[in-house]
Amino acid sequence: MIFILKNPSLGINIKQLHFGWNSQTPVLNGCDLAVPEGEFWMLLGDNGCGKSTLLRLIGGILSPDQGTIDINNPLGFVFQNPDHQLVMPTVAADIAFGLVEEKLTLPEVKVRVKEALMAVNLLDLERRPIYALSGGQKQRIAIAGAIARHCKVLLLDEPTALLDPDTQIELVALVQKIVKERGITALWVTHRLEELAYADGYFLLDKGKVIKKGKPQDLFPQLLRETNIKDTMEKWR
Ligand SMILES: Nc1ncnc2c1ncn2[C@@H]1O[C@H](COP(=O)(O)OP(=O)(O)OP(=O)(O)O)[C@@H](O)[C@H]1O
Repeated sequence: MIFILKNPSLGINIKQLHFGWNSQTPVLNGCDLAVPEGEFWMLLGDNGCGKSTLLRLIGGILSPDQGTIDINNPLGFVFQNPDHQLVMPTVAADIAFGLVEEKLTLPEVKVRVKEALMAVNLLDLERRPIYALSGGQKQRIAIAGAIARHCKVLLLDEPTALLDPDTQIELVALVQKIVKERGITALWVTHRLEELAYADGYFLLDKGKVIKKGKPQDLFPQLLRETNIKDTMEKWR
């Protein structure tokens, strides 16, 4: 696997990726996917088609059997359930914990923590215990951790799956604003089609490959109103 970006206009560039949990059942089967630098794209597909696996391969959590993954570094990862990600007792400590490998001075760490909390509009929660945060606030802190590390690529695996509809839309709008302001390349896995309105583009994953990609505005307006990904995908095929 090569982690050097050969095409600087792409923030993420994946070529001919193959991966299987075992040799009989490949999850990814020659998957190509490229996200232009500074753009916010979404990854769609049926349950179990391999979206999370693909994100984990891009994030270096898994290694592919074949193929290349070129990405801008550093990268940030936001999981579906923030309780699997936030490990320290307070907000500031959790964000600072992600900076331990950066060899920053204590004043520099404090500046990074404040800067990241301002980006997610939670500066007043700096000293709050993690257990006393709402689900939406926890997801913002997970995002703040990536911002504090000045990530160039942000991978988000169904970050709104556990949120109510209002908090869901607030989060996707916030991520759109953050990635545009900071030139971050972002890939967001979702089943919720209304979130597509905030994206620059989408990929549809099926049988181990991206079978369709495009701009959300190219989709028929009725598709954006639908919530059943299966029905929608039948129409796209
Ligand atoms: N740790 C694992 N060990 C073995 N098989 C796994 C593991 N994790 C996922 N799989 C299998 O890999 C396939 C792809 O799973 P993955 O979670 O990537 O799909 P997904 O598209 O993200 O699904 P969903 O939309 O339901 O979250 C599924 O068949 C799943 O059962």
